Amino acid sequence: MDRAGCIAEAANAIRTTRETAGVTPRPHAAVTSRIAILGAGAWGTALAIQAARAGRSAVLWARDAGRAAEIGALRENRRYLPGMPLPEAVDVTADAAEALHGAALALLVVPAQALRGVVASLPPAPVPLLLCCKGVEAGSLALPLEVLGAVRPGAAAGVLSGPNFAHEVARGLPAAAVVAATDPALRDSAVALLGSPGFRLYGGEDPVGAEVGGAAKNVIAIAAGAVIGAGLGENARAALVTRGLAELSRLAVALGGRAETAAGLTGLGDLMLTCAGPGSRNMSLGLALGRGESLAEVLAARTAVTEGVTTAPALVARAGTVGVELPICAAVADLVAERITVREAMALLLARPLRAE
Ligand SMILES: NC(=O)c1ccc[n+]([C@@H]2O[C@H](COP(=O)([O-])OP(=O)(O)OC[C@H]3O[C@@H](n4cnc5c(N)ncnc54)[C@H](O)[C@@H]3O)[C@@H](O)[C@H]2O)c1
Ligand SMILES: O=P(O)(O)OC[C@H](O)CO
Repeated sequence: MDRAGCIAEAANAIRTTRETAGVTPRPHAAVTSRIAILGAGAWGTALAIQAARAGRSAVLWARDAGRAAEIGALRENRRYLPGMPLPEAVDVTADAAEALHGAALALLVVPAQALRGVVASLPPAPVPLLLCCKGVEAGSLALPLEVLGAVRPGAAAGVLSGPNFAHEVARGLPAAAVVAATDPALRDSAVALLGSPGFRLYGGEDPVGAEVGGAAKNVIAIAAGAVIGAGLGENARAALVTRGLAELSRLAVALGGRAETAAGLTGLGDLMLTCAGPGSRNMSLGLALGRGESLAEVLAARTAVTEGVTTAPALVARAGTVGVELPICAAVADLVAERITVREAMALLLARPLRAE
């Protein structure tokens, strides 16, 4: 079946279920379609659990056969998401072709810097893709959908983004996110396949705005953590987060996105979550840098990805290509490159010329 056929099949299955049940169409009707989740870190594992909760079967792909076997045998991903049992409806494999076979939807849930390699290694399969990473690729300065477009031109794809800590979604705590795609059929089928009452998915028409929000909030969270870690106060954090929101909004618009997306779940919503406290890996890295720890020390002590570190310089460089200045993100890029201290960064930001908000 081709890509359009896959999307149509998912949409038909949903419609048929609703019609036979004699109910008004609802977004969370039961369909036993399969979802492939490519990437077995914290977020991939949480999304596999969510897929099962939404009534789907799920296949979680890990690149390492030993790791896949361990997760499958323990029914738990102890390395990335400990304490969260995998439901029966979740299978685990190290074979991407097996994961994609017959899937109605595939979620790509690897770090932004690994996306290109993973996409290139996938067998051709007519399965719509949702990109779930939040970052900008170093070197190419590409956003995730641009990376996909370069490797698999014409692939049907959208973005899943929003304020979502993996462990909370895995526990079934209430959360909301956005499926942003230009193709309404893909958007609607992805929302229906993955959403549930506790994981409320909104359809979005601005994938660029969603991608910029997801990437930039990781960088701004490092700044927020750094000012708190350095003892510069809550006022400074609020100012940075708000001005950071202005930065991401400007960049989204310059790249073809919409300003209003910045005020939604993928912008302001994710900033509120990620800049709030040490539950965020990016914020906690900022806290440590603010307290005077070195980047190498902090990164050596964690296995999980901290996207803002690689994304900060790439985001600033990408903004430069469209003539947009991102002073806070640039300060973070200098901070993670250890060219500047937190106090020096703050002094530079405060010394910028005053202008209208
Ligand atoms: N953890 C969250 O709460 C959360 C929520 C929303 C979005 N995200 C985003 O999702 C993406 C993944 O985050 P995560 O939390 O799952 O990260 P993680 O560090 O928990 O796991 C990363 C996973 O990617 C795998 N991986 C790394 N390089 C790979 C490669 N070259 N090929 C194949 N697999 C590779 C790792 O083995 C691991 O399984 C990030 O962009 C992150 O910003 C995370
Ligand atoms: O822990 P962080 O900073 O990578 O953030 C995780 C999610 O992106 C929050 O939405």
